[in-house]
Amino acid sequence: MSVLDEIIDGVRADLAERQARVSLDQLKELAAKAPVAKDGVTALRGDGVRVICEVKRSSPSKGALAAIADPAALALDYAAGGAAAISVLTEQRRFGGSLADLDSVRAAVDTPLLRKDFIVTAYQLWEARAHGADLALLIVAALDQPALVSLIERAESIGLTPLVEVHDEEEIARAVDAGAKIIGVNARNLKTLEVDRNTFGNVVDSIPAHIVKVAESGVRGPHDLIAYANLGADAVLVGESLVTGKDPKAAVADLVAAGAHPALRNTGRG
Ligand SMILES: O=P(O)(O)OC[C@@H](O)[C@@H](O)c1c[nH]c2ccccc12
Repeated sequence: MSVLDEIIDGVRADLAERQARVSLDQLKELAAKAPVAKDGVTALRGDGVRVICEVKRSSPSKGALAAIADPAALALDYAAGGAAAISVLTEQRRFGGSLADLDSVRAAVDTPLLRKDFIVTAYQLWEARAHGADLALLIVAALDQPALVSLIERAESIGLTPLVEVHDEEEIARAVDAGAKIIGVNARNLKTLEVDRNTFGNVVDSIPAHIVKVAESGVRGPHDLIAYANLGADAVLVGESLVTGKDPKAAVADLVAAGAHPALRNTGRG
């Protein structure tokens, strides 16, 4: 069984508990009261490279990364540094996140929010919207094609922008067929947890020009962002280097400044 399969087993068990406590109708009522969702494509595509900053306590590969006693304070630093969006990990067992983190961050900032989890049912999309998310991650490797297609449609129908995560060209083809408008290429293989920073460059040419391209994982600083920018990334998704650094606000500002540099190849095409 791969790490991804193990994570999803845990996610399904936790999901069953929440479903027993909170009905879909209750979620729909909460979603109706949530702030109107912001469009994820607009947030992530523009001049230069946008920076998505992640609230991440732990990871299956590294274990505990940062305590993050106050996710709202971290999110305020991210926003002040110029984050285009904030990713909040809500998976509990391996990443130490929760929907309560999403609530805290939503209450603190107006920045577009991504619910980062292992989404396998529409119930989780309603949760995302009920807790104020604007975007939701859908991982191609975790879903069969009919499920991917229906979750993309459902996300959009309730106002969420799906960020569709891939790791190779076959998954890109599935994401494109399913109608993804934003594709995230994860440098980390979720089945082995290995990071290969060449992944984005190896596969980016098979992503059609009209699709927003996000380079995910392993960004250590401006140098990595510039490399991804020159390969055509519209945005980067950064977690570990921000939560383990001393000054997240300054680190985000440095990334944002590097992403805004006019010499970059990506000048907001498409
Ligand atoms: O901490 P990093 O290497 O900067 O990576 C952030 C983000 O890309 C990573 O957390 C991630 C990408 N895709 C995921 C899917 C599930 C959980 C986590 C992730």
